[in-house]
Amino acid sequence: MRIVVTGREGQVVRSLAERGDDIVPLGRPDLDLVAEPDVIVAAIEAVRPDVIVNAAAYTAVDKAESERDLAFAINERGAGAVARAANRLGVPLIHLSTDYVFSGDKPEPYVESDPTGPTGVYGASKLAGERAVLDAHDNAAVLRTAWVYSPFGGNFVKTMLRLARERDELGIVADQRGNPTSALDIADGVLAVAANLARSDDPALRGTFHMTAGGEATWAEFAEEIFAQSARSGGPSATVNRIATADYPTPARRPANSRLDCSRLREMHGVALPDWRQSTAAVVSRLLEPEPAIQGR
Ligand SMILES: NC(=O)C1=CN([C@@H]2O[C@H](COP(=O)(O)OP(=O)(O)OC[C@H]3O[C@@H](n4cnc5c(N)ncnc54)[C@H](O)[C@@H]3O)[C@@H](O)[C@H]2O)C=CC1
Repeated sequence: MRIVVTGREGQVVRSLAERGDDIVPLGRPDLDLVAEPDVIVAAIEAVRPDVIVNAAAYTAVDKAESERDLAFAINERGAGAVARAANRLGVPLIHLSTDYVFSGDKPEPYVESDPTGPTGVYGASKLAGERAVLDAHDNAAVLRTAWVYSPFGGNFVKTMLRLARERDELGIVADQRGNPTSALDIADGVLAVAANLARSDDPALRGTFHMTAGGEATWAEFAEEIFAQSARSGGPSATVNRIATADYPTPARRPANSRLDCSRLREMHGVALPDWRQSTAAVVSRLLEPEPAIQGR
């Protein structure tokens, strides 16, 4: 089964690419999501995939506040064009989306049918992308995930380890609650969903699903766990001082609660990602591994 994944350097695309040769990353310059939709469709059709995963996105949450047009061009129109390609080819599409489609006002974890209400441009552009995908193609699963980290790209775990090498104490937000999710686990979940979509036409396997790690944390708890794991392996650690969102102003407002209830994914697809602590340990230990020596001759 040939799975085309949009993007080349992203956390999820690199995690998927590790899984095998039948995963074909398709990113810039061969596929640019701001290109004309017909150009996007042609680039994907040329690879003749059996399944398409749209993992490329504009993901800079704060910068999006001042780059609204670019965020919507990639996350709404680009996603819609990828869905059109899947529709033309008659193949399943898995589209990744975000917890930031929600406002954060609900005290409990969000289910798929809860009303959306993004608090920033990034969330709004991703919500528009979900709609564009589902309007263009019935044979699609939208997977909303959250707080993504991995050995690749830029993410919270890498930032914490870097800062702990520079400072003894860090102020970390303790009043936003969510589900830190490893892109390595997202890759496993995406492949399981892809196999289900390829195997069965059941409409219950299509539509919107929440897919995050088990358990929940604040950013401060996440940081403390990263440092505990790092210290255990002889890596850098720092003292975490709990601060409020109000003390760490950012251009984009983030939801106070963006925990996602993943029951529907478990019931329909039989997929449940591992607990975030276990997966954080795996990523921290990979990041602390010494770089392999370059063998010269
Ligand atoms: N990073 C996070 O914390 C979260 C991410 N998500 C979603 O998960 C998915 C994967 O996210 P990550 O892997 O973390 O993202 P990332 O930021 O690591 O990678 C994004 C990828 O998109 C590509 N890309 C950006 N603009 C493009 C364009 N114009 N044409 C072609 N490719 C382009 C980049 O080159 C990169 O390969 C995205 O849909 C994102 O919205 C959801 C919740 C949280």
